[in-house]
Amino acid sequence: MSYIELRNVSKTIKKNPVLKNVTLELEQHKIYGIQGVNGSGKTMLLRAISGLMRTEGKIRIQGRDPVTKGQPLDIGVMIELPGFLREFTGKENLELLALIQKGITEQDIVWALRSVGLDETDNRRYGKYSLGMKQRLGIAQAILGVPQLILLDEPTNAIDAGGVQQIKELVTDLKKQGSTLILTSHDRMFLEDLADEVITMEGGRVICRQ
Ligand SMILES: Nc1ncnc2c1ncn2[C@@H]1O[C@H](COP(=O)(O)OP(=O)(O)OP(=O)(O)O)[C@@H](O)[C@H]1O
Repeated sequence: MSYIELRNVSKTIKKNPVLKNVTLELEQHKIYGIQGVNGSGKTMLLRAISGLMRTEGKIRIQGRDPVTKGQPLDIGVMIELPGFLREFTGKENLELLALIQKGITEQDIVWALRSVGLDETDNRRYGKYSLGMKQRLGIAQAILGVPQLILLDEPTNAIDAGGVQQIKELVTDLKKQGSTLILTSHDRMFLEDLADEVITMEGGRVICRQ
């Protein structure tokens, strides 16, 4: 059994087919990159895998449907910027999330912040963060507690070159720690450097894996 299995997954939003018969099998402990032009369906694919969106067809993660209730799957997700509280610091925002996520320690929070290049002693409120800092905090919440599966939509589009290098090292480290990662990006070089496999999407379909 594959770690992640999609069979004929399709989704139509307002008469617009955004995923068309996607069939994919993905293995555990790998880094997958998803590339494609604007509107090709990369974000929709991540939404489908995360269980945030219902689809036609079948999706299984370790044999389980990500949408059905029951024991939650251990997934960290950053799709667009999460709704952090503007009046809280980055660390306070993560502490708030830790209240609803089992087993997250202070040490986990500090590790996640430092891993994305944020300083846990920085007293600035989230509302004052630059776009790049917001994106870094978005990644920090997705990697909190090192989930088994981590889905990152365009994790580096607002991050400077030094930050991109840091995110590459982080992603490699997360794989070493046992996570499976699926990342989307417009930056083909970024994905080719990092991913075990690059999946190309076009018009809601997977057209190439290499
Ligand atoms: N809320 C929505 N309602 C209707 N259609 C949508 C919605 N969000 C996205 N779409 C459509 O779904 C299709 C796939 O969009 P998706 O965001 O997955 O593309 P993408 O490959 O991630 O693009 P980008 O590179 O711009 O992020 C597009 O045709 C888009 O117009």
